[in-house]
Amino acid sequence: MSAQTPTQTLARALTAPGLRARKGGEKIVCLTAYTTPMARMVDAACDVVLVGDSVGMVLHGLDSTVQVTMEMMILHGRAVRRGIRRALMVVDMPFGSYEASPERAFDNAARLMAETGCGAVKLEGGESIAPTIAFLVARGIPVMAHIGLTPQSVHGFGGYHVQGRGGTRFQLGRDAHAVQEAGAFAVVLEKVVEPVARQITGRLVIPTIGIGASPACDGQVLVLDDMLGLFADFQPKFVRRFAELGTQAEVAIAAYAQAVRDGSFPGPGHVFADTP
Ligand SMILES: Nc1nc(=O)c2c([nH]1)NC[C@@H]1CN(c3ccc(C(=O)N[C@@H](CCC(=O)O)C(=O)O)cc3)CN21
Ligand SMILES: CC(C)C(=O)C(=O)O
Ligand SMILES: [Mg+2]
Repeated sequence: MSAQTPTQTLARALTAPGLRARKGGEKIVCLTAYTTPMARMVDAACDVVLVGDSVGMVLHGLDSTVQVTMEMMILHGRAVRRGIRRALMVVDMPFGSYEASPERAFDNAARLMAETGCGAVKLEGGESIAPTIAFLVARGIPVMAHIGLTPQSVHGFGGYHVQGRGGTRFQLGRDAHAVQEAGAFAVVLEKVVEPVARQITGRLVIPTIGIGASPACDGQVLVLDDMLGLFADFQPKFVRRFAELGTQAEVAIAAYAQAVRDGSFPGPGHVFADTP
């Protein structure tokens, strides 16, 4: 890998205002990444790299995102930053880091931006968190909103259920408009029924980024490990596996174990003689 000059490192082709301007145009493509090598691969093909708090479930074995900490987001954020040249990097604010007050939210969002070098933060919630979004935006922090199924509220929801059925569609509409009015540059719609996702996308002036929210959205996001077939604990219905890397890894690991046990690895080509 060639060293990057400081200027190249700072140059960011994609910005929050730039993505906002894509409303209704070219699809916004987003995937998560938690490490430098994964970030490099996502950066090469996508517009947005999301350091999702899903990292807690995918890489750390936690059973929800509720236990994810600022320290985890910063550590993974710093790793991801080193792999990005062009994409917009967005870091999830973890549960407990932004709900208590706009001031607390600002301190933590500023810390995420300063310590990871991300270009925006994402936080979960609609109408109720909109004043906090406005507080951050007014102070120079681009915010991606996230409504519908908000996994940090899994204990309040009682599960990862589909959102927007029946009368709840009206609250979802209010949430969408509230985060837009608060100044969010885009909004993630998670596991929202198709007609509601379509209607919200049609009414908002900011892009919607769907995950389980139909192709009507202005963009799409998935957890990278899900679409690569690397995450096996559960699979939401909205995931398409574009590869089966987990199966390939299992096969490779079993082959390695067998080769070590039967003496065929290391072979002649992996051995060092005492003279060069
Ligand atoms: N690997 C991974 N992928 C994700 O999309 C993801 C995470 N982790 N962690 C954080 C949240 C949690 N999310 C989830 C988690 C579970 C379901 C899920 O199991 N859905 C089931 C039905 C569950 C129910 O109705 O109670 C489904 O079939 O879609 C969906 C989204 C999305 N996020
Ligand atoms: C699934 C996306 C939207 C997310 O919030 C995450 O990865 O944490
Ligand atoms: Mg998240």
